[in-house]
This record gives sequence, C-alpha cells and structure tokens, in this order.
Amino acid sequence: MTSETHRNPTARAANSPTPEQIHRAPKVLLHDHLDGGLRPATIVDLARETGYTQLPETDPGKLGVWFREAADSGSLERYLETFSHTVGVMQTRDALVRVAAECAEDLAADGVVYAEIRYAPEQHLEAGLTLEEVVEAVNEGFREGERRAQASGHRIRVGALLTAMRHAARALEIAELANRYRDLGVVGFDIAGAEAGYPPTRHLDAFEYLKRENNHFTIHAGEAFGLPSIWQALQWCGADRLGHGVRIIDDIEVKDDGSVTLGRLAAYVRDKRVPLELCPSSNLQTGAASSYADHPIGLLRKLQFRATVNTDNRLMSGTSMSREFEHLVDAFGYTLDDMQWFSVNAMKSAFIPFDERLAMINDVIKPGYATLKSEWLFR
Ligand SMILES: O=c1[nH]cnc2c1ncn2[C@@H]1O[C@H](CO)[C@@H](O)[C@H]1O
Ligand SMILES: [Zn+2]
Repeated sequence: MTSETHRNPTARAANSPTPEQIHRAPKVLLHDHLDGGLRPATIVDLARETGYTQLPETDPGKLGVWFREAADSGSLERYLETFSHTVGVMQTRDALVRVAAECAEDLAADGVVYAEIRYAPEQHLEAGLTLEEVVEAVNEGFREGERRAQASGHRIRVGALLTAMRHAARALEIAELANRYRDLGVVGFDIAGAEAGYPPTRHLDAFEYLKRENNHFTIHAGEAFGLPSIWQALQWCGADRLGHGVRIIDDIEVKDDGSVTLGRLAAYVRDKRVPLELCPSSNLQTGAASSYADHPIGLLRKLQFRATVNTDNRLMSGTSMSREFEHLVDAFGYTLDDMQWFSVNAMKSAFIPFDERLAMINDVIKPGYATLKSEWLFR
C-alpha cells in the first residue's frame, strides 16, 4: 500500500478541520525515530560525503519512493531492513548533527510544538564515534534545529530518547548512558527492533536500573506480537508508556449489540492511564492493521484509553504528524476537539517535568486550539 490508497474521506464531519488547520494546530509527538525521518536529499548528500555506496537509488525522489515501497512489506522484520541505509549514512558527527537539526526543523514546520525523538546510539559507532560523542552530536543538532525553527517563526522543543536494540545485549549500558545525559537533552529510554523472539524481559536489568534511578522509559510492545509482550512490558519491566501497544485490542471484546468488555490487561492499561504511542501508517505497513478506518485507534479513542498519535518513521511511511491526523479525520470524522484531546494526552504523557508539561498544555496547546476553533466566528 501507499498511504494515499488508504484515504477514505467519507467519514469527514461538517466541522472536521481542513488540512491547513490540521497543519497549523499544535501537535505533540512522542514516537518518532531519528533514523526513520531523514530527508531523501540529505541521505544522498551524506552518502556521497561519507563514502556510503550501498544506496538503492541516488535520485532523492526515487529514493523516497524506494523507502516507502520497501517498508511496505507487511512484516516488521522486512520493514526494519530499510534502516541499514539511513543508519549507514549516520556514522559521523557532522552527519548526526545535520540529521538531528533537520528533524527538529521539519517537525516545527509541520506544527509540532513538542517532540521526543528516539535513536539507538549503539548503531552509530561504525566510524569510530563513542556512545557519548553520538549523544552529544544529536543533542547539538536538536538545539540547532530548535534555533532555526525559532528564526523562521516556529517554536518547538525536542527531547531525545535513547533506544537499545532488543536483539543486542547493550541495554544496561545504554540505560546508564541515558541516565548520565539526563537533564542534558535526554529525557528517557526505549527498546526497539524485531519483537517476536525478543521479549522485553531479556533487558530486565536495564529497566530495574532505570527504576532505581527514578528515570523514565517506554518499550516497543504490542506491535508485531500481542498481549504477552504488552503484559511483560508493563508488569515485569514497569514501562511508563507503550511503543505502539496497538494489540491491546486483542483484549477488548465488542459484541454485536455494541457492548464492550475489557479483559484484565486492557482494563489495567485504561485504568492506569498507560499512554499508547499509536502509529497508524506504520501499522498499515507492518501488517498490524489493514486500513485507517479499521485501525484500533478509533475504538481506543472512544473508550478513552490514553491514546496518542505518532509518526514512527516519517521517511518509511512518507508521512508527517499532519498527514497522520488527515488520515484519522478522513477515517473517523475527527474534529479539532479530538485533535486537542490526542495532543493533550500526548503532552500529559511526555517525560519532561510536570510543571513544564502543564505549561505546554495551558499556555501553548489549548490557546492554539482555541484560536483555530474560533476562526469560524470571523469568516
Ligand atoms: O516500528 C518499529 N518497531 C520496532 N523497531 C523499530 C521501529 N521503527 C524503527 N525501529 C528500529 O529502531 C531503531 C532505532 O531508531 C531503528 O534503527 C530501527 O531498527
Ligand atoms: Zn517505533
């Protein structure tokens, strides 16, 4: 599929926001991979500068299409193979600074006001950088991107999440790194990579360490594998949030008469307000959902789970926060109130301190939506 073929504008409501309003609305992004969001033209530049010769295409337009099509495989494992090319060109300090700066710039230009961007430092050591040098380069890029965004009239704040790869054995080391750079641009920790066969409990030492340090972490769980993975992430590892978590739907029964029954785990997730970092377009590509209209986000929003909307990998899905919301508006008839609900949910679930989250909600997000919602008065 491409995201375009799944558009179904039939569900739009009379008061659904226009694409232009969606674009201007303040958005909050909790789940986005740095190595899944490069500009195709930047990949081509960096490949030339760093001597990377494996690119499947050297024309930026064709390369962008290649990523979307190669990632559109219906399998998480094959989807993840495409990252060898982005990681391949992100091995030098300059490349990391550039990619991180452009990431912040691109998100700000799309109306994102707060973002937590994740990447796996252990994947960027091939040309001799140390883990610390990787983190410092990315942080420098984010600060540069925030400045450039501000200069062009957009405000954004970006925090980093350090990811450990679940098939590898460096999680504790990466957790310690995240803790060392806490308050220095890193706001938390994550594990990612192929889910089946690599349960989060393999990295229990890292999670226990972070809990002892009163630090925060999210875990990719319930994407390619179901309830056992979510259950482990929450009840064994103590995750603050679920990366995807979309398969919590397997524990929710909807009867023909419309009545809904939550299993114990789904009830726990909803009762404890566990944030779900939902990524609709990504799920369509890896086979976790078959269309936007059938995506569990519709039901999860109705049942008032702590659902959030995310991009996962903007390059591989050819998407942006605005596009994710456009698809959801088309599929479910969402209004600006729904968009605000998702954005406030995300901001409540961020890993920065409570007073800062509250100020973002009250002083940035709510006023932004109030402005958009009152526009009809002045037409
Ligand atoms: O949707 C996903 N599920 C699991 N792992 C992912 C997903 N997207 C990206 N990565 C993995 O996370 C690494 C660090 O950013 C990427 O290199 C990719 O291997
Ligand atoms: Zn992800």
